Amino acid sequence: MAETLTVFKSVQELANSNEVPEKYIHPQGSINTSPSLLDVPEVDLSLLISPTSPARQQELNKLQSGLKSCGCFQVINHGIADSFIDKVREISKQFFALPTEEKLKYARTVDDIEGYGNDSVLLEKQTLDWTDRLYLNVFPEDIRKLQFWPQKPECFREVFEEYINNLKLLSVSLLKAMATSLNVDENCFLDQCGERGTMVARFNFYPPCPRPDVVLGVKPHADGSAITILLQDKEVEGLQVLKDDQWFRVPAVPYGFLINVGDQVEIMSNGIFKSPVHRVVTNAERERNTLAVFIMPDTDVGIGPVEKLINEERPRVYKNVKNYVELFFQYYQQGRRPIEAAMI
Ligand SMILES: O=C(O)CCC(=O)C(=O)O
Ligand SMILES: [Fe+2]
Repeated sequence: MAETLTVFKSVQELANSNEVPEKYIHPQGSINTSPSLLDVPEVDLSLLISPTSPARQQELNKLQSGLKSCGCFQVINHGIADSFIDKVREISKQFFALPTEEKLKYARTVDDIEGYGNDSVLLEKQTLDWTDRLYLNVFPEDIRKLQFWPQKPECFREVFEEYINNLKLLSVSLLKAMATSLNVDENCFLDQCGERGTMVARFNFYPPCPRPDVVLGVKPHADGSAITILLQDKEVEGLQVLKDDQWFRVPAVPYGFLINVGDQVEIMSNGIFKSPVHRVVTNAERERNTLAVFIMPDTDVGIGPVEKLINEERPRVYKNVKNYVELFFQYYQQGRRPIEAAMI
């Protein structure tokens, strides 16, 4: 049997004992936890997917301008009921509130990311993120490892399954709308994800942290996905996006989803859409719960810029790449931006 995390101490346990080990402290320090608010457009999905709505073009424009300027937008009126979203938040909170020994039944192994755990220590000098996570592969169904799917709270699997089915449909609508907003075939991003495109979910739990000035919930990164669908905490902010070399706070829209471009859609769009660098700050008083769902192209199918988005004015910026995820991890561990590896 694979070795599980034996000397595991969750961030939650550190928080309970008011401990901040050295390896969580960013040497450059002084993190601004409250910069200006980012102006993130709110896009109404019901208008976006209605071909006859006269307001559709306006929503497409908002989506496009969000993805060009800051790499994200909030989607509202998505058809997923508020009461159901509350249930999803509840199963996440209830899971992380279980005793450690119960959560450890779902512990990831040392050499894998799937399951419950915190940052893998890959490099000696690595600064760790102040977060505990539950990482689950969800689509295609045959990649699920049900041994990591919590059985407590009892409704976990049922609620989660309904959620991911909804998000799968949402991801199709979003990828189509994103292509449409650029006047290219609506399937051109979707097709590049392939029939066996994957969907991966990460429940993030950020316990209160005594040192928000020097500790990050998640260090700066851009996502390696095609797109990411983030359900933020209903009340507690924490996500920040880098724009024009400055950090901005992302507002929490209680029942909206934050959609951000990942590196792979930046590549497919030939750099028109931006995969934003983002980070998560910590909070001294309040815990924060989020659920990130990553939509990933099939690693066996290559991706590349859509032909129609390459022209004289906008020459090809990225190469065609295969298995971007592998490349992503190699670069990420060296502290470099993985997307640079795909540049011409
Ligand atoms: O928790 C958040 O607000 C963002 C998390 C994130 O960036 C990620 O999981 O990639
Ligand atoms: Fe992220």
